[in-house]
Amino acid sequence: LQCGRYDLPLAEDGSRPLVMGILNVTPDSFSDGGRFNLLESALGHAEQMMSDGVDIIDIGAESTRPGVRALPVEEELRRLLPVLYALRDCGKPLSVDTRNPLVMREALMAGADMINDVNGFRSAQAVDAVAEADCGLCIMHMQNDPENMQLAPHYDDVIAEVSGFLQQAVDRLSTAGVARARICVDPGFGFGKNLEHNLQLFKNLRAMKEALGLPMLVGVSRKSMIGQVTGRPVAERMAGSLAAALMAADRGADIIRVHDVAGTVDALKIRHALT
Ligand SMILES: Nc1nc2[nH]c(S[C@@H](C(=O)O)c3ccccc3)nc2c(=O)[nH]1
Repeated sequence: LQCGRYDLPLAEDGSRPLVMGILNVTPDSFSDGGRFNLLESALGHAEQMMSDGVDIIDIGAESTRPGVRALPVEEELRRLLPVLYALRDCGKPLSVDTRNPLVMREALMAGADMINDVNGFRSAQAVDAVAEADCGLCIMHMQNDPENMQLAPHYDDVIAEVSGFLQQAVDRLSTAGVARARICVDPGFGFGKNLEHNLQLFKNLRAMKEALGLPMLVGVSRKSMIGQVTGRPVAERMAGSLAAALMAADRGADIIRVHDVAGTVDALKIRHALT
């Protein structure tokens, strides 16, 4: 996957997925208890992830918690840019998790290698922001917006509708001149989906990946679907998340987005040794 200065090795058969570590620089990110809202703690977390074997670091300053209004762009930039500048030569590709086209442009100027748009590049300004760059892109499906997506998610055919959206987004980016080698896709677990939808999407990951013919990024770490199945609160969802990471790898996931880097790296090493 071409990500700016980096060309990430994706195992053709998805046999060894890359581990994307989540770096929340948000005071209210539900799973970090907001402890990473300071630059130095964010850098400490990034350093820990790098020594744990992370492949990509995903930096997000806006919490997309259901029901939360969008963050003012100045605030998002104030949180994001210092971390980006401090990590730009860390030796690992940096992904930025943002929906805002202006933030995308600033992040790319500050050295971001990948743009992770949970809005799936639905805005033309977002497409424009990345069209002339050489950064990697993750197109994620979200039904509606964070403010309302979990009120009453409904699909006639969740697999077809999510895949259809991703295909259309890829087509729009291709039309804008974005090379396919820069693109990966993501069903967006928990973004306008109920448990049934999430489970169905997970079980169909390989079919969707093959239909779209693109690398697949999967993010289920500590999410409510893990909590609903295990009955565990956020802080106790690591075991469930590791299990889901292994299952995603078995279904050909190319990149797995996680909070628990060390645990996921170990679990994937064991999977590889035992396959
Ligand atoms: N590509 C891609 N980007 C992502 N960003 C996120 S934020 C999410 C979380 O639980 O991390 C979240 C949701 C709500 C509040 C806080 C955090 N999830 C994904 C994903 O599944 N795929």
